[in-house]
Amino acid sequence: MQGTQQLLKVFVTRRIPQEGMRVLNQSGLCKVSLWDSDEPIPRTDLLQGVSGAHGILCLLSDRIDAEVINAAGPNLKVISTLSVGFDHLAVGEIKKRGVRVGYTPDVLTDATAELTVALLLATARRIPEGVEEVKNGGWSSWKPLWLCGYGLSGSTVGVIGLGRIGLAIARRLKPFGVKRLLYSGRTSKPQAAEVDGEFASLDRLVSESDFVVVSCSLTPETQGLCDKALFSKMKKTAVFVNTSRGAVVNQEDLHEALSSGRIAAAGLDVTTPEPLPTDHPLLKLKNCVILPHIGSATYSTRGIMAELCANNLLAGLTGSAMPSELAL
Ligand SMILES: O=CC(=O)O
Repeated sequence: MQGTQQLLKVFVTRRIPQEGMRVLNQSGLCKVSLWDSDEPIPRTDLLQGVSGAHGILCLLSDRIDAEVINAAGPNLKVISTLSVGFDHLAVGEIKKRGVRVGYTPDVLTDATAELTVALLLATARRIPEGVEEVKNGGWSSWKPLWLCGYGLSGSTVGVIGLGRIGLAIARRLKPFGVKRLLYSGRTSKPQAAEVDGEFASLDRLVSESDFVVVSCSLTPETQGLCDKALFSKMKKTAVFVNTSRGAVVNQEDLHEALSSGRIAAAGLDVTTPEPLPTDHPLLKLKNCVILPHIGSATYSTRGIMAELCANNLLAGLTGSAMPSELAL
């Protein structure tokens, strides 16, 4: 049994599922300090909390930059994020200091793909609008021309970024009768064969697709990728869906495209900023369905993510192989 002195200091920036806390507490390796709240830690508390930490377990809403790494100091060995996305981490700075990074790919792929399909269908078939009409008395009768939307059968779907999640989305959409599946990205992918995916330029993808689904990671190349120029090439009947990161989309341009009827509708699980202010213009549009970044939010997925995240952290503390280490 190690004495308290030798225990390594771990800082956890938010309440996480108990599966993760159990792994940390039962390891006998670390002394865990927790920001014991469901709400984000204020920056000053974060900087204070990480001081002297050997490991930091963080979320996608925590910006981990040079300031945080400096505040942690020379003990810091590992940062483990409870997310597959890592655009909130200053990887250059982290690498320079020889700190290792763990993340949670694969385990959230199915949940996120499922949510994307739900959002696509909700947006295309105007489900939130329909629910609202039932509640507010707008449902006067069965009407042939009322609340019509767009169906997947016979359609062309374009997936921007056919990575793990993009492929899982494509796999789920195909059985709805999708006729053509286009995808864009840096390179063509052999695994696209499984969904009869056709590699296409971004321009071709957006001009030929009935549904445009964004599933790429946020990088300097993809920041603001979906802008006025891109929306102007889409079909007027196109349904746009984004479950990756809000900053891939220029929201002003999206608002313009939606309010002018340039495209039919959009479903977003991610926005800039998050949360989106409740008076944001996008929230006034009936043809825009916005969710609060819940792609991976199933009980079991979040539990498995927390466990993986904790195991990544422990491996980083002990200098052993991580279950999921980010190559820096
Ligand atoms: O957006 C969710 C994640 O990156 O895990």
